[in-house]
Amino acid sequence: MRLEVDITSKAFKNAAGDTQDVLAPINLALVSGEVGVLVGPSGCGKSTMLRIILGLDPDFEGAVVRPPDARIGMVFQEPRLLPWRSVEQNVRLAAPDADDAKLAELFKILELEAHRSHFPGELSLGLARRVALARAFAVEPDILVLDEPLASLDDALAARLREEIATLVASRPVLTLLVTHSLDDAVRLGDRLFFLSPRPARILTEVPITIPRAARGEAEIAAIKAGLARRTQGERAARDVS
Ligand SMILES: Nc1ncnc2c1ncn2[C@@H]1O[C@H](COP(=O)(O)OP(=O)(O)OP(=O)(O)O)[C@@H](O)[C@H]1O
Repeated sequence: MRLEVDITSKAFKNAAGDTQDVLAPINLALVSGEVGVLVGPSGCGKSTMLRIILGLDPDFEGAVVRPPDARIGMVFQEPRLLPWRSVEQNVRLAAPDADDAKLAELFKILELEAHRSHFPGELSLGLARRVALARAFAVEPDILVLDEPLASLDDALAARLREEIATLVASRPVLTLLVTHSLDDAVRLGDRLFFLSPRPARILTEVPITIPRAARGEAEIAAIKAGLARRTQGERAARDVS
């Protein structure tokens, strides 16, 4: 499984008919098992890029190549659950073929066992995001798209959910694309980081992380961050003299 993104441009027209460039040329490739992370300033075009990659927006210049039969799981900042269905029904509706054992395992990893019969209105944001993750994983996705899944959660909750995402991603061969504003999340979860410019977004730097996720303790995380800081400073200096 391989995803190749070769977007040459994307623009929106506003009501007055003016064109606004949102994406500059973007080139990236990911393979199954990898977590690619898009890190960029607010409004630079990350969600637009995800919509194009998912095939939800065909109005762009360029090409996105992914297997046509790839199963896709998505989790957005807004969990988008059906309010009149229970937690379990929300997951089962998305994945009618998922067997009971598989669902039980998912609910266990995501600490949702006690909430199966609850309704979305009864859930905190952290729990609702877990349900959205369970729903995305229940379809056994080939491609998983996570658009800021840890935003607006307190640090402890975000850390727990991040661990759970890492466990899920390790549990099957899935190609993951994560959008985040958090360098910490990027370094803890990602295998390949793409730092984006302000709008129109282009890739400023692509950074592979070679230490396997499971082997990244606090010392390794600190070393990766220090390496990134050195790299950014070097690139800034190079830009300043050119
Ligand atoms: N359907 C649309 N019509 C017109 N402009 C749009 C549309 N969707 C997005 N935009 C504009 O495109 C730009 C990029 O938006 P996008 O949501 O992709 O950014 P983002 O990087 O995901 O932002 P954030 O980090 O804040 O979620 C913004 O200026 C936005 O106003």
